[in-house]
Amino acid sequence: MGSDTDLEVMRGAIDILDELGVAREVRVLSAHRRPFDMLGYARDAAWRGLETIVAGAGGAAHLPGMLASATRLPVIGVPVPLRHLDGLDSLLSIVQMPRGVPVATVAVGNARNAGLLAARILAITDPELAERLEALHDDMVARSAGADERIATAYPAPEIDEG
Ligand SMILES: Nc1c(C(=O)O)ncn1[C@@H]1O[C@H](COP(=O)(O)O)[C@@H](O)[C@H]1O
Repeated sequence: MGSDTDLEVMRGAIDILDELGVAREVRVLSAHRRPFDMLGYARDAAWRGLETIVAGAGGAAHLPGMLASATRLPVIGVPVPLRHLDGLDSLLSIVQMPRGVPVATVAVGNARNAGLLAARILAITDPELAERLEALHDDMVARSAGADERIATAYPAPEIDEG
């Protein structure tokens, strides 16, 4: 993440990766504040054994794109919403990458989806992780179906006379 002030949002990615048992590291790196450290991190990432990078930043959010410029690993960008502009600035900074330097961008503030997407990428070659992801998905489907039943019961539809 670009700053420790992003942690509250980025915790969404950390938590889901921990829940799924995915090994991860959590770092503060900034293209603006520590460009050389950031580039070194990106350059060494694949060699160190990392397989996917989730990068969250707010405002002029250049971190995900700059990481993607210096590594072949997939980079998933999380637009962190700040007090001004509600994250639209972060979103546009991350999503509008030039051809040749892809960054997969999730919704504003949705670090959980970034963690899930990273896990899906890793699950391509990890059948046990794939199973845990499927269980999580089944759980979400069951909760949605339960919500449907509760709401439909609370607001019963009128009988439809089909005659
Ligand atoms: N967007 C970037 C980058 C970068 O893109 O390199 N570095 C820090 N930041 C962002 O600045 C915001 C404010 O940071 P501070 O709260 O530390 O001032 C954070 O959301 C951070 O991600």
